[in-house]
Amino acid sequence: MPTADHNATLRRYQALLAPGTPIREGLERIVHGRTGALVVLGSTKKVEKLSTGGFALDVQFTPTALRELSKMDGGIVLSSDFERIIAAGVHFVPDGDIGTVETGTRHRTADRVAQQTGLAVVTVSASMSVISLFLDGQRHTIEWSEQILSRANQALATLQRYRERLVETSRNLSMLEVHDQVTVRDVALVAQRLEMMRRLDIEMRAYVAALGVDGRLLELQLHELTLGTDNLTTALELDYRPDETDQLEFRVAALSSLGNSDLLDLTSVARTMGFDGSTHLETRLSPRGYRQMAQLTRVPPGVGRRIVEHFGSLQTLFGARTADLQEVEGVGETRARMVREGLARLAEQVYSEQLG
Ligand SMILES: Nc1ncnc2c1ncn2[C@@H]1O[C@H](COP(=O)(O)OP(=O)(O)OP(=O)(O)O)[C@@H](O)[C@H]1O
Repeated sequence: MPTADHNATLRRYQALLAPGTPIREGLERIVHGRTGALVVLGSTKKVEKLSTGGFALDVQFTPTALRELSKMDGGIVLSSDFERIIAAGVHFVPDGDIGTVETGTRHRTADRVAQQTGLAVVTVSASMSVISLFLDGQRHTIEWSEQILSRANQALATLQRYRERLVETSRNLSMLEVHDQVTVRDVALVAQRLEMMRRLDIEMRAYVAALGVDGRLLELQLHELTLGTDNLTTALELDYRPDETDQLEFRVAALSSLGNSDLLDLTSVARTMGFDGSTHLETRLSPRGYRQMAQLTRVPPGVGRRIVEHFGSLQTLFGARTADLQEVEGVGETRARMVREGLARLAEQVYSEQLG
């Protein structure tokens, strides 16, 4: 199974080979010219040791140069910053004992050179018109944008549904907060939805990286769909962190350690995010009011926090009179009235949505 390190390195190379980059442009020209290539991404002592013949060049990398030099028999070596072509027409002689499942000589060589040097090696197959990346004994096909986009669009549709569900659960939480009927289950449900979105967001970011210039629209859509989730996460943690728990011990981010099936189990979600073993899903909770206060966009965040800290709970805050609010530093008569009216509006909204 690929390690997290392998995945991170793979992402970096996918970005390097993404549409719009000079290397990708050169590789696409080779594909369209129906020739092949073997390109070692880096020039180290280990590469030198495996290299025989060919031409030492050390010239500026350009897509055209890559295309022209790949017409020669043998492989190409790029500098470690990928800015220069160090050699071309090189015949590589890697250790034949290194295992590989590849069949053709170009691809067997690429796999072995990658394993022996620890570098990435790219091939273009002349017979199959496929670009492959060899890394740590694994072969990854570099897909065309259309293929990636079709999967990315499916993931985007799922993310859209996740967002709708998150909005729904968060609205439901607001309604329960107004009625003072929140349970651990309701908070865990919002946290679960946030984590599901985060996981899909990571997958989508990999598509965006692999798509390069073709992924710009996707990136904008992704940004739009994940907007506000960080603030919601912070507010949820501030609102429901048990009094005796340290801030770092109550975190939605802790859910990243859960496997997919455990994430579907709300009891696991509640425990993992930091509710202690004695609470169960039906345990009643009272929010402090950070999330509701953050919805009053005209109240500066610092003042909002002070107000919430002063009253200690959303229910007390809902009951506060204008005069009570004015006891908080930074809250004059006008702002106090604004807060009261704002909170009343939020509560009314909940009631009208219930009817609707
Ligand atoms: N050891 C090597 N070092 C550098 N280049 C090599 C090496 N072995 C093969 N090649 C390159 O691969 C070409 C032949 O590839 P071959 O058809 O045998 O492999 P393949 O893996 O089936 O690739 P393709 O799918 O492109 O046909 C050679 O002409 C040469 O340019």
